[in-house]
Amino acid sequence: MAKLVLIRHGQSEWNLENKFTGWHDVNLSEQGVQEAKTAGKKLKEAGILFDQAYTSVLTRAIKTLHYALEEADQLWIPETKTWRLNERHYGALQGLNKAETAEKYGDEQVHIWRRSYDTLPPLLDPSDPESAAQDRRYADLDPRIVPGGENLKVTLERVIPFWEDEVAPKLLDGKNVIIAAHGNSLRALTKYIENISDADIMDVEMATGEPVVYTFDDKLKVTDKTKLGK
Ligand SMILES: O=C(O)[C@@H](CO)OP(=O)(O)O
Repeated sequence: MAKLVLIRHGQSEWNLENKFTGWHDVNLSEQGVQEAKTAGKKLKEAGILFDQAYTSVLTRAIKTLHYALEEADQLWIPETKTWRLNERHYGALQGLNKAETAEKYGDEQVHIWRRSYDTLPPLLDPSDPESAAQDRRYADLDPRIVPGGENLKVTLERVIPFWEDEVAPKLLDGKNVIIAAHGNSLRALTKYIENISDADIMDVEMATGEPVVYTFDDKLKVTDKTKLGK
């Protein structure tokens, strides 16, 4: 009976400032560091022993994983970083304040940009200094798949190959896995794992720093889902 823990990074500096973040690389806030450490204590109390960790290539998720694993006395476990777990790319919205954007474009438009399954945000041009095309960490990606902006559908499409190639084989082999990632990349994974409809996923939210523990049977069916609180 393998276990999978999903954990959204602790509060980031841009969560605190209420800015669209996406692939922009920001640090954890002080509160975010505490949330990550508390998550690690909860994992220790729950007695989950991990075989493999995965995270994105963004600082807030990597640091959350490390703070949590350190508190759980498991900082040594094998770890893989992949862009496929990055937050959904927020395109040209990245860096804008969410409340100011709602004042300018209306609450409804901002809600659609944030939570609709298949509406893309305004795209970022590859020549923009903020573009991932200008960032060394994505240099080995086919430029055709470096996004200028993503919706949840596109995010799910790039998360699934990672799930199929990496996570599912580990779980089928009875290994326990922890994934530290982001609100929307984890909403995409949650949609896939729990077979949530395109409409219902709009209402699913991930709390910062709260571990969500899934237990799977040997056919990869979910037999239990428990949130450990924050
Ligand atoms: O800004 C972002 O990248 C995400 C997560 O913080 O925001 P939202 O919840 O609006 O999708």
